[in-house]
Amino acid sequence: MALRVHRNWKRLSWWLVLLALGLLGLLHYWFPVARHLEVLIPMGVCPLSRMALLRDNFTGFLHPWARPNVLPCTPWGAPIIWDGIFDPDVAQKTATQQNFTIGLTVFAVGRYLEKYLARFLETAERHFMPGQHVVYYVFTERPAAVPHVTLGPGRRLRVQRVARERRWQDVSMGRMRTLHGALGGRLGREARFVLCMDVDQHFSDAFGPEVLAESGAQLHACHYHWPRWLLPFERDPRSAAAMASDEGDFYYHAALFGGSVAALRRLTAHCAWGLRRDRARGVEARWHDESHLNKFFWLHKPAKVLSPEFCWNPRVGRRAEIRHPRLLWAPKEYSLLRD
Ligand SMILES: CC(=O)N[C@H]1[C@@H](OP(=O)(O)OP(=O)(O)OC[C@H]2O[C@@H](n3ccc(=O)[nH]c3=O)[C@H](O)[C@@H]2O)O[C@H](CO)[C@H](O)[C@@H]1O
Ligand SMILES: [Mn+2]
Repeated sequence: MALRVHRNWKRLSWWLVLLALGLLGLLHYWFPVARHLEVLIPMGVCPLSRMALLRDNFTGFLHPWARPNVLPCTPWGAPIIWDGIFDPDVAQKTATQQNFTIGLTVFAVGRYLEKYLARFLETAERHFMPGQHVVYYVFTERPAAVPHVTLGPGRRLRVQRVARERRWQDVSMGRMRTLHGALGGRLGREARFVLCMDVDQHFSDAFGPEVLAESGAQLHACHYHWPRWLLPFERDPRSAAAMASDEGDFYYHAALFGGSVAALRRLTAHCAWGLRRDRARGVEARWHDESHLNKFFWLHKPAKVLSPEFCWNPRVGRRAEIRHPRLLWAPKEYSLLRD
């Protein structure tokens, strides 16, 4: 009798193990499938009258018809730049005629320096604004450890020391205040446009003046098909970054934003103020500086929006609408990088 109970119990536990493994397998299978189905959620439509007039400050008239399946404009009439709707040669020519310097800022604090900075700069030398005047601004607590990268003609690299914050969130958030200071100093004097980027990514294809605008925001690769109410904006009304459920246009990625010096001074001032007020109230927005950036772009609409091709997450997998990704996220290795 005891033996039979024991045998039945053994058989049952085997079934339970198999069932659990099966469920896990299904979950594993369905998660990517759900990611693929996401593309079926429409991004919205651009009215025909607006499509015909879609212009860009560097490339002139755009060709939204070349990409019939993507959203080429925002509700306020700004272009969303997708591969194929602009002519990179025209952008290049216009920028060359205007003869200005483009700033590219990047922070490499703590282990992020050894892990990412060399590849970021080396690939930028290959793909970022070729033929233009470029000044890189690297912010780090260890200027001596910045790798030596051979720069092309008309390209310079400046290193500025920053204090090392203890928490990675504070490093990330502290960027707004530091950038505000730099834009008010030498960076602001020598550059006409500035792009501000995360370091945990690398360039993979031509990244030219078509991205430049008075103010420019990047569609987040993981959220550009999601309905507004699902977007991960800050919802806690105590935070300066709070957005109501009926607010928000798109979810923008803080790994890349840019604009003129004046516009970026306003953006960084707004975000630094919000971050300071939150700290005084003892709250921290869900996605840190990115939440405040999203609030800013909700209040002050960007003049240009970049498609996810300009800052793509390869882990999302292949997508027909992502033709030539230009900047690729590095795999997240937080356990190695963050304390
Ligand atoms: C999908 C996702 O998870 N997004 C959030 C996450 O982005 P990320 O996971 O991309 O953040 P991150 O670790 O890349 O940090 C942002 C950037 O700050 C710099 N850095 C940061 C820490 C450090 O110790 N040293 C250093 O140099 C570096 O340039 C880095 O690229 O976190 C960010 C920082 O809060 C934002 O909130 C993002 O919304
Ligand atoms: Mn990052």
